[in-house]
Amino acid sequence: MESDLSDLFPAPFPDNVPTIELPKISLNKLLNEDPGELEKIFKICTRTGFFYLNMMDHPKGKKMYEDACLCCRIGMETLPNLPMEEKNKYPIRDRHGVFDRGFRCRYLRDDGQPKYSEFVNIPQTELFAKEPVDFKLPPWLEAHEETFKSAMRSANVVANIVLGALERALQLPSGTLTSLHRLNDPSSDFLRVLRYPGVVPGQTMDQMGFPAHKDAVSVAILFTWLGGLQIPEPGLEVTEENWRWVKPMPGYAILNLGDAMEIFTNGVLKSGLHRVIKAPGEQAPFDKYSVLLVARPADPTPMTAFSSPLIPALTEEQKQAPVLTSDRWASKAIRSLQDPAKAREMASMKQ
Ligand SMILES: O=C(O)CCC(=O)C(=O)O
Ligand SMILES: [Fe+2]
Repeated sequence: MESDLSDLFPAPFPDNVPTIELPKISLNKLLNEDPGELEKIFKICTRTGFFYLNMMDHPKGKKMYEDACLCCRIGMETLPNLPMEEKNKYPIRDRHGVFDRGFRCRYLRDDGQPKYSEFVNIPQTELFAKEPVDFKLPPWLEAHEETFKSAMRSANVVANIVLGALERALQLPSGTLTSLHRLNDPSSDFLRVLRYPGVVPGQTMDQMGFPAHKDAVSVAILFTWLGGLQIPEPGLEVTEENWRWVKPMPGYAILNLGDAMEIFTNGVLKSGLHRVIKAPGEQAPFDKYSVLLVARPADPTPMTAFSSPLIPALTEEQKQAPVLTSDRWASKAIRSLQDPAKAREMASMKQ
């Protein structure tokens, strides 16, 4: 890689923790519609729904990786340095539960730092609206609007390449999935910068950064530089000893499918369960940052399965369930994640 990334990788990932070898996909091959690569994505998405995407083998990928590094540095310069009071002035959306806009930190330590994590969401819909909208980024992010937009444009291209590959593999008419994920259509897509404060020497701290969950999205594209992200070993019960580290790799994004894809395919494609804990080994004292970009179906999309020879028909019971639009579904899904009973269920489910 040409640019200096040493500020993003302050300490090495340890080699004595159990990691999972995620498959690697080439962005270059995807953009060239390489049949083998498209087939590979489909297989992965019917299993764990998680893979590494090589951003360095295509100029578009390099640009996106550079933008993600810039977004991370914006987080490094602002989040630890601004008072909570200032950050909290950037409000979350009224529509309860959909964290696609605003700053959020739920729990604080005695020293005023976030206990687990803090994150700031940049909404795609407002930044790309065709008509003028009543929205402004807060003063501390205003100067970075173009960087956020550039990363979001790239993320939309990458997400649609993956969705295009999946719709073909599922024998769905062209555009079935991609037409639901246009850059300018109202949706709850966002760019999120997360900060997980490092462990302070001598202080005991809760290990958890972000409890076990699946994303209420179609596709999630994650850039992260320190360890912390974990997924369960496929096929095993989700118990404490079966969680595996996902090692961040320079030049790669980590992609996963979310719940929307399980719904559209009636379970053929899998939404990946994951969690974030404190960075391992020598990385633990450093603040961990992530840059997450997600694609969700456009707001009015009915959240139900498509028909295809490869998608099982809905059962009678499934047919009785009310079909929500994407915006209401996302709001409900995220609200339920905050329900302790749901959280317990997630922490002990079989992947
Ligand atoms: O920071 C990470 O590694 C993942 C964050 C995440 O899972 C989320 O925001 O949904
Ligand atoms: Fe997540």
